[in-house]
Amino acid sequence: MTTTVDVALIGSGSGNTFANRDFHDTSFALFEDGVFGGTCLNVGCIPTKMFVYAADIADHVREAGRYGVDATFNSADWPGIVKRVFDRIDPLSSGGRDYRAHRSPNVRLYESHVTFDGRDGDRYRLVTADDDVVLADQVVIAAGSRPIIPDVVADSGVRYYTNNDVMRLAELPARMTILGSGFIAAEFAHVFSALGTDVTIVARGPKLLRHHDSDIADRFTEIAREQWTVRTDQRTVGAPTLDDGSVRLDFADGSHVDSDVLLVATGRWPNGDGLNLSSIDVGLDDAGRVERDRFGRTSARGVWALGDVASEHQLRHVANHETRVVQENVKRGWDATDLVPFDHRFVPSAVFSHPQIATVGLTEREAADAGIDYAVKVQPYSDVAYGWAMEDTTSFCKVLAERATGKLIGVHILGPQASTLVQPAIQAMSFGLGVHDMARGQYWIHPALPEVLENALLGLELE
Ligand SMILES: Cc1cc2nc3c(=O)[nH]c(=O)nc-3n(C[C@H](O)[C@H](O)[C@H](O)COP(=O)(O)OP(=O)(O)OC[C@H]3O[C@@H](n4cnc5c(N)ncnc54)[C@H](O)[C@@H]3O)c2cc1C
Ligand SMILES: NC(=O)c1ccc[n+]([C@@H]2O[C@H](COP(=O)([O-])OP(=O)(O)OC[C@H]3O[C@@H](n4cnc5c(N)ncnc54)[C@H](O)[C@@H]3O)[C@@H](O)[C@H]2O)c1
Repeated sequence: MTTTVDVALIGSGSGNTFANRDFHDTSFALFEDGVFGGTCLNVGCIPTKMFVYAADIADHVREAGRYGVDATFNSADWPGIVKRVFDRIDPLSSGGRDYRAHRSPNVRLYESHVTFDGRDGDRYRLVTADDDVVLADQVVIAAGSRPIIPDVVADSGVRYYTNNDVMRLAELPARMTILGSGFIAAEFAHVFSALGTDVTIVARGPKLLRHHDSDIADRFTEIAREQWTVRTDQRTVGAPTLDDGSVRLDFADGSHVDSDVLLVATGRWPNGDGLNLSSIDVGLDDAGRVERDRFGRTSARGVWALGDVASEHQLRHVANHETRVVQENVKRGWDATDLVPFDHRFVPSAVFSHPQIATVGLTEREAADAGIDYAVKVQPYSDVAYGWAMEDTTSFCKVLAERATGKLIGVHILGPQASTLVQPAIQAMSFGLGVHDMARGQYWIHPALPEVLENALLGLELE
């Protein structure tokens, strides 16, 4: 059956939020070949942080003795935690699906894989795996990304897990190997270890989170070694399944690690390669991202791209920002002279591990490579009163500012509440507030933890 719409939306993550009330006069086709609601809701940000919260509580209990509180961590009710998390998530997904399927008069939902099939006159022709055909004046590609599985694992036939299914394990595994050393590896290592699994994390390079500022990556790797078995500089050459059902990773140096569950967390690949984009002459870059300009326009007139499928930042808040920008640009029109550009100047991120990490702006290496004359200050939590209360010995806030302008250019925090502490820095950088004004132009609540950021700013030698 062929249907004609104003706008086709590929993907029900950001694609679903695109079709908001501002577009009640626009007819949409919304395509989703997986679970309704996309990565963040179903298998990403939201459920992971619900597990992280439980893991944080378990760690608090373990650490209670340091504060003179007598408590013992006995065990975690893994099936109970899984149920609690997905009893909240699954109804959100199915409720969103029902809303689009039955109560959105201007949106038609296609629960099927869709690809481009060139053009039909001025419209784009989209064909689903169920043989539905949609002709659309404009298309928003918001098809997201998927886990990358290294060949050595994929070709071995071994049972492996990804973020898509590891949160639904029936039982907490006794031993888990995590292949990869980025965001997902760091967060799941915390979750499973804190709840009772013996975790081994395998990195190709010399440290974990190696794209972070090196002081952060070094400290994180140091603390990780105290909690998990950390194997750095390991090249995986085999992944056999053993007779007892456990999984082995063989390394190039002749060593190996065995576990009950293998979790692969080695990056995510954009889904643009599944869209037959060559039929509309839209290209992918070397990292597999849909090519587009800073307004979200691809090389095919009327076809826009946003979120993980096209962005160098695979983050929900970036996908949200890009959705708002493309919504505005669709309203203004393809050829408008006042199109809104994406603002990727100060994209923050947080790793919800143990410890937590938050970052915005340049790392020290990036600042040096850019030839910027900068001042840097590393402020330990243990220098402020709240850090004393926490008996903290490892956490810190690192700030970088440009001497010429007195502006912050990078902030990196490792320690409790990092993802909250960083927000004033994001605000200052986004609105161009100078370090001096930020530090002295406002009150900082005493003796709250943000004093660590205040002191870091005051410690910058800008003159
Ligand atoms: C484990 C994990 C934890 C994360 N935690 C965080 C976090 O704490 N904070 C944060 O900011 N970000 C986090 N992220 C990243 C965040 O989830 C993504 O950046 C965000 O979800 C991207 O949204 P999107 O709309 O671009 O894509 P998605 O939400 O992935 O939506 C794309 C949808 O398109 C569908 N699709 C793809 N191709 C087709 C096709 N051809 N036909 C039909 N449907 C198709 C897919 O099934 C998918 O549902 C996390 C990611 C993971 C994996
Ligand atoms: N809290 C958050 O905001 C959050 C949480 C999870 C994921 N995410 C997003 O999702 C993206 C994907 O997460 P991720 O952790 O999969 O990717 P990542 O890019 O953060 O890390 C992937 C890691 O895997 C390593 N790697 C790649 N191939 C390997 C191989 N063959 N063997 C061993 N190691 C290998 C890389 O060196 C890298 O360290 C992140 O970059 C992030 O943007 C965000």
